[in-house]
Amino acid sequence: MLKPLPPALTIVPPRRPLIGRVTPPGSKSITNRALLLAALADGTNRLTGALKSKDTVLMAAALRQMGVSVDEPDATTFVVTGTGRLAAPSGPLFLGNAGTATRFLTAAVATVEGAVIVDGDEDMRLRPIAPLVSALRSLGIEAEAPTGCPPVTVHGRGSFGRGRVEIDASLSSQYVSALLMAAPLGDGPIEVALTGKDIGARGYVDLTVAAMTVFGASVEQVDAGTWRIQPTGYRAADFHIEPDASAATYLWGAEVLTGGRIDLGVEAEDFTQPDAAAQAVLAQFPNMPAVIDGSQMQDAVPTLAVVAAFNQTPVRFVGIANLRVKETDRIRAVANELNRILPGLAREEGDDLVVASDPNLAARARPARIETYHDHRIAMSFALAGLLVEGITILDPACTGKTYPDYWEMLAGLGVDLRPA
Ligand SMILES: O=C(O)C1=C[C@@H](OP(=O)(O)O)[C@@H](O)[C@H](O)C1
Ligand SMILES: C=C(OP(=O)(O)O)C(=O)O
Repeated sequence: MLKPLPPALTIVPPRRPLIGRVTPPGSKSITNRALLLAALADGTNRLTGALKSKDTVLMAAALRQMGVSVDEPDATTFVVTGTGRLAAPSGPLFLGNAGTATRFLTAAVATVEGAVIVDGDEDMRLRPIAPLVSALRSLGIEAEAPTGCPPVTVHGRGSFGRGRVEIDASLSSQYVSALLMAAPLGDGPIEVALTGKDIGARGYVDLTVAAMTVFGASVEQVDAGTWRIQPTGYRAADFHIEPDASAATYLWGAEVLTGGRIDLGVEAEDFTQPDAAAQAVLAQFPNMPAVIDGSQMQDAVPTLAVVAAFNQTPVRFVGIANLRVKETDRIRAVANELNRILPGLAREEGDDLVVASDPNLAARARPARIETYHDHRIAMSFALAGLLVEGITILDPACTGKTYPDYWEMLAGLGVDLRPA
């Protein structure tokens, strides 16, 4: 009923608890790992429970460009058939602003014979990839990204090499996941070792290792920062993908803000994705902690910050520096838009975000047109403010299509009145 989505949507506060059953879409992180690993396996793989959204559709399209067959028998299934090798594409791979697809493929295309250009949209072209390019070069793979961001040209030579590769992943754990997933296509064992500061969201590397294992890889964790991978290639597998934990945070947020009960069909502790940890923090609302370390649940920080605006006491978010290199600078975006709702509600302190919090916010806030900066998470998290505050309008609501195309239908299904604005 809401499709096509209007340029802006106003949320009418429901003034009652939201109660219902909602199955979040499949995990973006796991879907894009599974698509790649299936494409690198020799045979047919059935991926069920998958996410179909902009980020995964772009990954699937790029794999098709490299000779992989990707069928879509229904709304949540991909059937992927490959030969164990990616073929050289006839043109650049365009990956929009999908960090997973861009980073994972930058490493994987080194196994192609020939030059491959990995590119994205204007926002992706601002997201750093130089550390991953340097790591590829240290394996003897010619690659360049003149601006330090996409486009990247990788001169694939049919194998991922061998030996030790070091990576500074303080800006993105996706660099580590990218190297790990390409490593079984080496011509000898490969050791991936972290340098620099520890990485945020280690849980994403665990997700990578778990998915690789499903597709037959041998990954040994040598120590906290080193993994050894054998040159086994991948074997085809069927894989069921769990719901998206970052998507679940909006439902948990809606629940605590309205005092409702939304059954996701899965408990927070049953997720393997790092953002599921946000549920325990949200459950403390309206007494959320004074300091929240967002480093291990980064994509949940916009959700937590919007909910924190209604908390009894202020909340400081720490460990979130790399939110500045996500779809947009999320520290700035969240601060700007909270201040649009009530001046002084949030401020940046270095790379911390401090949310002043106001338990009477619903009464004091002003109508606000929320800028979303092409960032699905800014749109989805600020929609939560609209559940309590009169006059919240979300600009470019279609940007949720990156990971949650049915977000607005889901809210409408819970009885929330959404009006084109
Ligand atoms: O590996 C993954 O699936 C992801 C890792 C995180 O990014 P960084 O590793 O860039 O922090 C997260 O923000 C992103 O949405 C998904
Ligand atoms: C940071 C995100 O995505 P990605 O890095 O995969 O583009 C996200 O989904 O919040």
